Amino acid sequence: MTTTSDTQGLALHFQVRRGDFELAVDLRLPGRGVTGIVGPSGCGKTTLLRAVAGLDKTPGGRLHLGERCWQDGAQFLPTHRRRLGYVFQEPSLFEHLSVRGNLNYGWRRTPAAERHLSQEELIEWLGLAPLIDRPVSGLSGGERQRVAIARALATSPELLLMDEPLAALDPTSKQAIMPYLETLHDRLEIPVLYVSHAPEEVARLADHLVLMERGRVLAAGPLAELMTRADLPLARADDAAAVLSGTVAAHDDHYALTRVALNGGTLTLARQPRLEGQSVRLRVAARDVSLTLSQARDTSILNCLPVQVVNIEPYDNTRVTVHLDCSGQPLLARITRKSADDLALSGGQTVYAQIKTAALL
Ligand SMILES: Nc1ncnc2c1ncn2[C@@H]1O[C@H](COP(=O)(O)OP(=O)(O)OP(=O)(O)O)[C@@H](O)[C@H]1O
Repeated sequence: MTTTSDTQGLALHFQVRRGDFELAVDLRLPGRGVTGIVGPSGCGKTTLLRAVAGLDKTPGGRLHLGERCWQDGAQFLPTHRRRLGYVFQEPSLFEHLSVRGNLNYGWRRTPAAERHLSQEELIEWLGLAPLIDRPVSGLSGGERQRVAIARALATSPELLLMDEPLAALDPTSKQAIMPYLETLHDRLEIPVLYVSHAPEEVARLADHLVLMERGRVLAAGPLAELMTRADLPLARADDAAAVLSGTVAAHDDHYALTRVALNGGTLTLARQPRLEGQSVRLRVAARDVSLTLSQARDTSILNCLPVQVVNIEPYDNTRVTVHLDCSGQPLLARITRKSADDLALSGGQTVYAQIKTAALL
């Protein structure tokens, strides 16, 4: 995650009542990178985004973006004066205009001195060149959403809000749009608040997480930490996973493999279309990690890393989740309670994590 000083970040404080529901949040978020906002349906994610956008009045709320104050006491900047882009689940486009017409709309509304994103950049990042003169009414769902994102960015916002932008897309379109979102993640220098239900989507895109439950913030912090914290629901879920950061070390064209260097060793994956030296993130599901006391040599599993046991948490009657430290990065292993007893696992012990598969994010 990009570190930022407090003066560059987003500071928000809202206490909002909607019928029986109350949202009460007090957060400081990074001034760059993607913050995933996750939590069960009805926990207040959209209410939070709408409060940030100023779409709903939230008396007593406070919102500062870097040095700028959007809301504090009597001061309340209306939505149209907040430099923000908002992308919804269903793209709202000007149906009678072409893709370029939609982009021009945001572009023309922005004074030249405030434009920090060029139209050419947006067209390139979102792959819009082949569509640029087409009317948006004829585009597919994924294409329309790419246009909606580009249009939201065409005003050169200082904050981008995305509320389940992929939820209305079919699985194939979701996969197809992901690389564009990753490009934005790498290029954008503004904070992005990204609401999603899908843990895998968030693991791919977010640097930072806010976990919400019943209108409250359960925890906020770096993604890798929150995904694996024993006291939070993500590490207790059936699909619990860790996110490891590494660098592409080398490709082995003979065996069609790519080696990724981590602090504590190397992971080998199927050949990946990434450049050597490139920073990458890997998602390692807890159920794909097994543990051994010594470094097995007679195994078909390529990936075996020395790790330290941090603690062991019950998962169900049969299994436990072992929290591990992989040279400074958290990793999870879901193994049977019997195996944990047979190996006499205990905190502080050094063991080897055999990783069946790791997915490049
Ligand atoms: N205007 C309103 N009046 C009464 N209740 C409201 C109003 N707006 C939102 N709520 C309630 O506030 C709660 C939070 O809604 P919100 O849409 O923010 O949740 P969410 O986490 O975004 O949910 P989902 O993931 O299903 O989109 C819900 O229980 C909702 O019914």
